[in-house]
Amino acid sequence: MLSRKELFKDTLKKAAHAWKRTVELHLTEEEANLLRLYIDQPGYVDLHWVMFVPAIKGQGTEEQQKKWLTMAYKFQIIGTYAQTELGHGSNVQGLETTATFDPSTDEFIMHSPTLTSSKWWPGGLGKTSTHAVVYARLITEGKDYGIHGFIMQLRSLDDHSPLPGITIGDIGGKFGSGAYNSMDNGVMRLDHVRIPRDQMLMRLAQVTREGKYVHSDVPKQLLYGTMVYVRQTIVADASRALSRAVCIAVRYGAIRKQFGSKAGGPETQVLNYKTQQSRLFPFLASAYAFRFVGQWLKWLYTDVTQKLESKDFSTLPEAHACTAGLKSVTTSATADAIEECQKLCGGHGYLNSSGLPELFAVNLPACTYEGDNVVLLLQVARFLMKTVSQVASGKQPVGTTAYMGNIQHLMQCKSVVNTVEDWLNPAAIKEVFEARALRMAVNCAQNISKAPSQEEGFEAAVAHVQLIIVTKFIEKLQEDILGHGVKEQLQKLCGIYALHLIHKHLGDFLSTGCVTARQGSLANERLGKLYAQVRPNAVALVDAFDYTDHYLGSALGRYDGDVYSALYKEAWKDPLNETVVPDGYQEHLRPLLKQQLKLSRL
Ligand SMILES: CCCCCCC/C=C/C(=O)SCCNC(=O)CCNC(=O)[C@H](O)C(C)(C)COP(=O)(O)OP(=O)(O)OC[C@H]1O[C@@H](n2cnc3c(N)ncnc32)[C@H](O)[C@@H]1OP(=O)(O)O
Ligand SMILES: Cc1cc2nc3c(=O)[nH]c(=O)nc-3n(C[C@H](O)[C@H](O)[C@H](O)COP(=O)(O)OP(=O)(O)OC[C@H]3O[C@@H](n4cnc5c(N)ncnc54)[C@H](O)[C@@H]3O)c2cc1C
Repeated sequence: MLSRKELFKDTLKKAAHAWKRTVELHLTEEEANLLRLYIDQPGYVDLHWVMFVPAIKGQGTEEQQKKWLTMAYKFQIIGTYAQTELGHGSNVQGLETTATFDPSTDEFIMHSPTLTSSKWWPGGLGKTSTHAVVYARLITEGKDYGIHGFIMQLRSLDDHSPLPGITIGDIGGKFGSGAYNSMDNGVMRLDHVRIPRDQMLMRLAQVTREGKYVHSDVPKQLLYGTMVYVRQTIVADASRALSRAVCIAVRYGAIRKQFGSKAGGPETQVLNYKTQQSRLFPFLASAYAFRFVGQWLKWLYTDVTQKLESKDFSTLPEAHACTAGLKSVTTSATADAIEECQKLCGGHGYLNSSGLPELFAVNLPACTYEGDNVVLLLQVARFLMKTVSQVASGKQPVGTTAYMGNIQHLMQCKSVVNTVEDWLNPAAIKEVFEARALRMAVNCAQNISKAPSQEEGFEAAVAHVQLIIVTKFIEKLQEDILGHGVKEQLQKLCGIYALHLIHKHLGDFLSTGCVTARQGSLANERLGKLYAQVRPNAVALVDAFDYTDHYLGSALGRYDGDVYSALYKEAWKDPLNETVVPDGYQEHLRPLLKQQLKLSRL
């Protein structure tokens, strides 16, 4: 119910309190970073910890890190990540802001040459950040060396006013009433703003005092390293958001009753309807699947980072493909699922008090930020095409593409599934997912060689990413899992996750010859049985997420199930209910009613 200004101020207050607690409790950087999950409201702190600090860590020299991170860690400065412009977001190489080196003063001149070069979107830029890592085209000795990162001070540390030559503001209201409106996404224009040479982030490339451009012997893609880091964290965020929506819809489905026995007996819990289960339980399974794949991705990222530190860059392309692909598939599925959860809760799901509209509005932009999902899947396709061509020339693929090495078998195998029970076998499931992914990638590579088109590989990329998620779920089940019966429940969810994908993408599985129509219908039959088996434990499976009522913020998802009194209470909190007779009655309603009454008496 807060206005934009109040909401923004409320976020500032929460962030300041979180920082106070960080200091009092001596939290580590990782713990301080995690506080954003408890604030649970987009704000400048997200950009500071998740992008500004990692950008300096990844692209700054040791000296630069020492100087800037020391201040950033103490919040003496607040930073953001200013990459996107009004005219270009996806195409980073198309950015227009310039950083021209002036050897006479040993400075860079930062400039926005056109309207479309205005920085546009960076979180916290609008009203909060004092500093930013700004991405701009580096020009020295008359030559354009492409995009590089620069640290810029934007606002005075005394009175917060923008520094000379910098025009800065908020880009305006966003989707939904609350949601991302707590964040001051900003616009910024630079008019020949001078910064010292040592504010260019110089780990990947340097400009000497004389203006010579020198590139370090590291891959230039490390410039994109911050995005790889954030994409990895977004997968965990997606799993969290999805599990919140599913928790609300499952708990409410157990409380809500519609229609009953003909004899006037008790009505049926809507969660018992098969149609409800077939719409909802795949989301429950996906919430678990995304959590496990998110944990694995975090491990992969840590592993790649350690390798990079010892100058081993071999796993960088895979890290890029995995983070880009998983970010895309999980955020798209999550946004779609939250929207569907609203429908699964019927009319009440449309109320703000259900918590679902806010959850949807906050998570929807994850499909766009940190790389538009389609653009990122095309990057995965590019990686797959390269791998297919390497396999064709005899190179053994590794990591998540290792399955492609089994090309002889996977290109011609037929699924062994013959009964409904055969779909319980993880090996049988994995084989059809591998065969589908490989055949789609190979078909795509063949089509591209006939008529090159970047966009061909989109579906192949989705198939590959879904294979990763299914595989990581299966691998999780091979670990020791504590708790009586927990493993069995997870096995059912894993089956649901994989089989619902077969159901949804049956066209792919049939057209690539991985499964027959009969095997497809056996998979559906198995799926129906799994839904029935999961039903008795569905509420326990969402309780296991361990969300407090406060965190869920939903009248429908309450732990105690007292939904109707909560909805009733929430309704009375609406400002419209502050007065019995509404504002505007005297001006607009009364005259109208009176006039119509008069007319009717004539
Ligand atoms: C967590 C909660 C808080 C969230 C807050 C969220 C706030 C939001 C912040 C933002 O949105 S910041 C802005 C994010 N912007 C983007 O994500 C832009 C997306 N675009 C790109 O990343 C790139 O432009 C592109 C699409 C990858 C294309 O890059 P380029 O123009 O250089 O072309 P290519 O020829 O396709 O690539 C060249 C080469 O580089 C490899 N590569 C690309 N990206 C990476 C990477 N990140 N890491 C490693 N390698 C990368 C690519 O595969 C090519 O390799 P080769 O095939 O040539 O070997
Ligand atoms: C809430 C939010 C917060 C953000 N925070 C930041 C931030 O802090 N810092 C920052 O720098 N940026 C930020 N951004 C910007 C964000 O990174 C970009 O919006 C994003 O990268 C997408 O770029 P775009 O807007 O240019 O989309 P576009 O690329 O213009 O996309 C438009 C459409 O074109 C399609 N398309 C584009 N290229 C291709 C292609 N090659 N093939 C096929 N289809 C294509 C896309 O799929 C999409 O459907 C934020 C954005 C949002 C929404």
